Amino acid sequence: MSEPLVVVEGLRKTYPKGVRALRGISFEAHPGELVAIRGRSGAGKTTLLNLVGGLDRPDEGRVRVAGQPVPELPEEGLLRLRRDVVGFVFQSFRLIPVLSAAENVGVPLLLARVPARDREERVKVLLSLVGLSDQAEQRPYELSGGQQQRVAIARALANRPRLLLADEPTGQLDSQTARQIMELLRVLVRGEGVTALVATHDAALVGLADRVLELKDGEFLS
Ligand SMILES: Nc1ncnc2c1ncn2[C@@H]1O[C@H](COP(=O)(O)OP(=O)(O)OP(=O)(O)O)[C@@H](O)[C@H]1O
Repeated sequence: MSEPLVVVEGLRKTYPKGVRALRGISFEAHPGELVAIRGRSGAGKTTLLNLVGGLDRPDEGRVRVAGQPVPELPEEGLLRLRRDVVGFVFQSFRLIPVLSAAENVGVPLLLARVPARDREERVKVLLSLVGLSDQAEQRPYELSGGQQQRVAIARALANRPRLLLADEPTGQLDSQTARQIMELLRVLVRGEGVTALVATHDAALVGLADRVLELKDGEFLS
């Protein structure tokens, strides 16, 4: 089997006021694998994704992403990890309202200083990948929730990340649209060979995952 892209060992995180959000989490995820992290509200899903993506630091434990020791990276290394290795998708889409769909998808490419011609080409491919070629010029408010999330997914994939972290990506969508978005993620993960960790509490959606990790009160149920 291939080398794991994500290795997590003994991860612990306690917030101020003593909330023990993670109590010793360990797992691995391989290239091309879609892993669902299922658990109720407050189970620790967001905390886990934040620690894997370098948005926050654990109290204890190891996280390696593409061979990099995430908690030990200096701020600059974390910036590079988030820019070059990880793509994020959030429940609330987090698109920039004044930019068109195409411009939103192009933001990470701008930040990575990709030349304009290459940027335009990559944006075109990405919008077509998520089925939004005809909506390139529309602003987020002119798009449905499902379309906005497609734009956000295209943006997350812009820099060809090796790891996609999606936190409740279907939480604001009706069940049919949610299923379409999960199916899209499924296809993209396989097609692009990325690893995806998808936090969800939607039982119907986890059927599309290669593996399901059940999180309860900061621990995995085995
Ligand atoms: N910044 C914070 N400060 C204090 N406590 C926090 C903070 N963030 C999360 N928590 C607490 O940590 C626990 C785990 O939260 P987390 O957001 O990781 O869970 P979750 O499974 O993602 O929940 P949800 O589905 O509601 O987003 C919860 O009890 C939450 O209240």
